Amino acid sequence: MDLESIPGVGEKTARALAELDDPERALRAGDVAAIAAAPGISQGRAARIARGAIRRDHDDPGGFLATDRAREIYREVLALLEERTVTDYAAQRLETIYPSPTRSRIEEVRAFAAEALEREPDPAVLEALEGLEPLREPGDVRVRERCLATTDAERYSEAREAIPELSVEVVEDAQGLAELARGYSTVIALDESFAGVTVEGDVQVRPDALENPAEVVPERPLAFFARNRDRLGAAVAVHRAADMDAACDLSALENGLSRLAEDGTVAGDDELDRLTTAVDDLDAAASAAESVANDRLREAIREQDVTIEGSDLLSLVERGAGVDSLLSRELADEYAAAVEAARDHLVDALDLDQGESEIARRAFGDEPTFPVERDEDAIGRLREELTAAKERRAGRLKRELAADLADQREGARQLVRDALELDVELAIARFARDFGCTMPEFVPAAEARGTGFAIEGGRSPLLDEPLEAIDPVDYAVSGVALLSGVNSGGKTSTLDLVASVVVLAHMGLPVPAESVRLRRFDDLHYHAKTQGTLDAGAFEATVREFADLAQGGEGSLVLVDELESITEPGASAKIIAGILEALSENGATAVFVSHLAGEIREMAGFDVTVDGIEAVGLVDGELEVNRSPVKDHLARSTPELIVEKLADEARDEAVAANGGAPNDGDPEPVFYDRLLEKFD
Ligand SMILES: Nc1ncnc2c1ncn2[C@@H]1O[C@H](COP(=O)(O)OP(=O)(O)OP(=O)(O)O)[C@@H](O)[C@H]1O
Repeated sequence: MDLESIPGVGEKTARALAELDDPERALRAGDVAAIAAAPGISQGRAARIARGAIRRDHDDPGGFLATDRAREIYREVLALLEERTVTDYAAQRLETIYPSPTRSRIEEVRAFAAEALEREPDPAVLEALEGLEPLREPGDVRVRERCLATTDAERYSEAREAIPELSVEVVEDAQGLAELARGYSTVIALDESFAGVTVEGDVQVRPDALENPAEVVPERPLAFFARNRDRLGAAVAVHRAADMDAACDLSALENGLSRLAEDGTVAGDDELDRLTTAVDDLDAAASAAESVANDRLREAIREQDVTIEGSDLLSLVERGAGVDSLLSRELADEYAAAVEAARDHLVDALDLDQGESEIARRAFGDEPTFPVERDEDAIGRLREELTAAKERRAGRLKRELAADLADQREGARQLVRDALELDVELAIARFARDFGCTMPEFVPAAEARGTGFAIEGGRSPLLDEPLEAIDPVDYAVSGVALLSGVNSGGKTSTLDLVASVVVLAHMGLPVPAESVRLRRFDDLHYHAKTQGTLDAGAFEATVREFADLAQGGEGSLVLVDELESITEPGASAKIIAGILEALSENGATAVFVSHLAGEIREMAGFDVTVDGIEAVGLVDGELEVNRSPVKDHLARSTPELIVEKLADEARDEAVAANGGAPNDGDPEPVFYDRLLEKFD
């Protein structure tokens, strides 16, 4: 794959990406975490690179979000989706889903989203996801008790390259091997020529060692599982909780992991534990055994009346004999019993097997001495024997476990990926539930011209209200429309709703409405309300911007909120009318929210649709609003409604004052009626 062909990826970034294990997979899967593992690539940049790769694969020209407000809407709906993820991975992965004008890309995400909507966001699954994280690569492994040996300089370099976990030593001959065997628990000779040589210690001749590194250093495959033990365990838990099809045998993986300690050693083997404890406790047990013998002997001596004939005493003294001889002569049985107790103690305390016991027993000789002392040579031999047995067993167990787990490695990787991906799917499922979403329907390309959007029962996800408090909105526009309406009637919220629906639909995701039908747009231009009148410079820049926009093509959706505030009302109406004419001629879809809809309609050189968000009345001084814009209807303004209300009230009062008869001459209702006429 030519990494530099990804938009935004230059030579340096391509080089960094090439260092990844499988850059193509990471890019294809939008695996932001894996991409960010490349040197010097931040999470944000990784998401941009992933989006670039997707754009390249789909021939997507990009630029769907054409204005700041459009980009803001995207970030806001994306944040709502990200809030619903459990893992950081899923949040980053969602960043690769962006609104695209390209059919194949939209279809791709729609297929994924359709599956996501089938998911059940079970609290047990969400809890299991808490412990999940992407896998880590194991750090460097060093094994100190094993080494490789060769006589050949070339093999030496090969070995260092192939098995960096072990030291590689150059030897001259079998003598050299023997020396190495004294320093290492195991020596692996790489040369065929050593076959058949016998040297003391664990020396194995394995000319094929470099081809089977996992057998020589089972620590290597085990390090992957040990480093990721908890993460793999979490992925297993997620699969179980969600009852998902698993990429590997969950019980076998769990079993393997349960035999592995976090430091890569084998756990849960009684014999290995016995040997490890025996090596660790050897010195302490030998001292305790000495004490056992000496205590017994001291006791025996204390209780013994030693009778010795004078001639014997004389001969003992003349021979310079010490108390040892006396012991052997007078307390032979007691001495033997004390030594036997010491030996038994050593064997029992260390839980030694028969062969080991034989060596251990030699630690206390038959020759009487007082105090009784261990024979350091025998203890040394016992230590060597136990250590070698321990290493042999640990090595064998590691090899067995590595062999058991080796086949699980790819499956285990997939297991974690699938579990992480589930989090992405669940976030989409939860978003869809929380905002009452459905999948939108795109009209076929042949029908796109002349079609805009039609939303039924839409609820803007950007409103700061609980779903139940939001009135569903129906709104459909094809071509160009002005949207009028009472203050605070929900005009801006309607534009936000349209923008959110269109952005989510082009992301390939479900939209917050009962049903939505729309065409595929090339870009979205959303201009938020300008705060206050612009000065001459800013006004000029804005008009320039709209000159560009007026060139906007047939596939554009243009949403503009109260553009009139940029300058004085009369001029605004003229400018807006001009923009609308151009957009209409180009075949764009547009909604312009304006309080000057009537004036603009009069200025426009075509019959522009004016829709209206109507107040149905005033209830306790509050406007009651029908949030769904009424098609082809210029909404009455709030002042008009208020004057109407005052007129009604004044008329009622005048009638009451006239004893219930109409009073057409009362000046107050007459004034209000005059005002009302002006609004017509
Ligand atoms: N569909 C809806 N359901 C419930 N409340 C809504 C809805 N739409 C808008 N509102 C409420 O009305 C308030 C005003 O809405 P919005 O700002 O969209 O009105 P507007 O017509 O653009 O106002 P203005 O004329 O002042 O620009 C919102 O903050 C929200 O609380």
